[in-house]
Amino acid sequence: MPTMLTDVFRGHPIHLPHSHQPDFTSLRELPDSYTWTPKDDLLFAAAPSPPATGENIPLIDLNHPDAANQIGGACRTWGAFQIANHGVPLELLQGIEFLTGSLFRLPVQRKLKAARSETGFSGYGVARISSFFNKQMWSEGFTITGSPLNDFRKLWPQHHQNFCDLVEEYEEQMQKLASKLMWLALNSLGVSEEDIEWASVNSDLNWAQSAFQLNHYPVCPEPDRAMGLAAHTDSTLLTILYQNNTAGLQVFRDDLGWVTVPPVPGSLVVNVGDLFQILSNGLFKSVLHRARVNQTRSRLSVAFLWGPQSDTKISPVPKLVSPVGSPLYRSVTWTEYLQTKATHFNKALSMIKNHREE
Ligand SMILES: O=C(O)CCC(=O)C(=O)O
Ligand SMILES: [Fe+2]
Repeated sequence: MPTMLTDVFRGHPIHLPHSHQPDFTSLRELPDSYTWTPKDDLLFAAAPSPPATGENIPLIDLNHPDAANQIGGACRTWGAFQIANHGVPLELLQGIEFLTGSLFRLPVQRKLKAARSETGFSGYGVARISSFFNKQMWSEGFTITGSPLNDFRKLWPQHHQNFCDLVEEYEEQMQKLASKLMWLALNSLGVSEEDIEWASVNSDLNWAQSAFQLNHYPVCPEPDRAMGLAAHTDSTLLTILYQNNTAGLQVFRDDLGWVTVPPVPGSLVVNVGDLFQILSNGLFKSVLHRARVNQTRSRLSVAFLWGPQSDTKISPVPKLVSPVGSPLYRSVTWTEYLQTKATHFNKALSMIKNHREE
């Protein structure tokens, strides 16, 4: 039995008592513990992209004949893109948004019945990355791995079955879509199935595993001084994000600063994760991103976190390593990488970099 994602976090507990989770609706002022300054996050004050540049992550129509190249280009330059015509029914996206809204609207005491334990992975709580920062984030989250039945039963003792079915259906759709996107991006680099034996298109996807992270960013009295979710990269191969119609997600580019990703109804945001950067030998960039908050509208997002089985060795595809060079990264399993990330956070990728001999 391979190690599951859930096992990794037993060794890396989050020591944040749930009493830290405030009832956001009752706060009229930003408490000190939620007030961010540049010294709390070096990138907090990094310049926002000047609106005049108009540059943003591309919106790619998956039915377009050139979609693979467009995706490949976006993975190289941005590490992120939006997709339209992705085949996931609009009613399913609306259903997931309704579920997420219903969950976070529950009274705090009810949500805490499904609180994530200190060493756990699933359930209600603060952002997992909170332990790397001195300040609290203006958000609440709920993580789902495997069946949500046990947790959903605690939240909705009577009516949880429809929501469980919805999660199952969404997961199925997301898994198919994630695999399709990965192969489109890899095909654009001339990489095909024969080049990666563990990830066959025709398999029933049992080489992959996933989790959902539901996020809620409540209305905030002082959004400019608060942080919804601090800058991070995802430890996945790919993340597919659904956001409601309130802006807040920002991606970072060295040459542009923070760029806000506008919500496009019915579309999905795709992030390149750290493992895809490794697999592509650094050609694709795992995108640094964060979520800001808002004074008038709350925001919801649902991140589908997707990667390989925990014990699969991920290493740069040999075809993408120059004949005279060595791979940019050494090989790691998802479990090993998550352990590195849990200790070194945003420096994890550089920890597994091969140092080239000059
Ligand atoms: O809420 C968002 O837009 C970003 C969420 C995110 O980055 C995450 O859950 O990893
Ligand atoms: Fe993320």
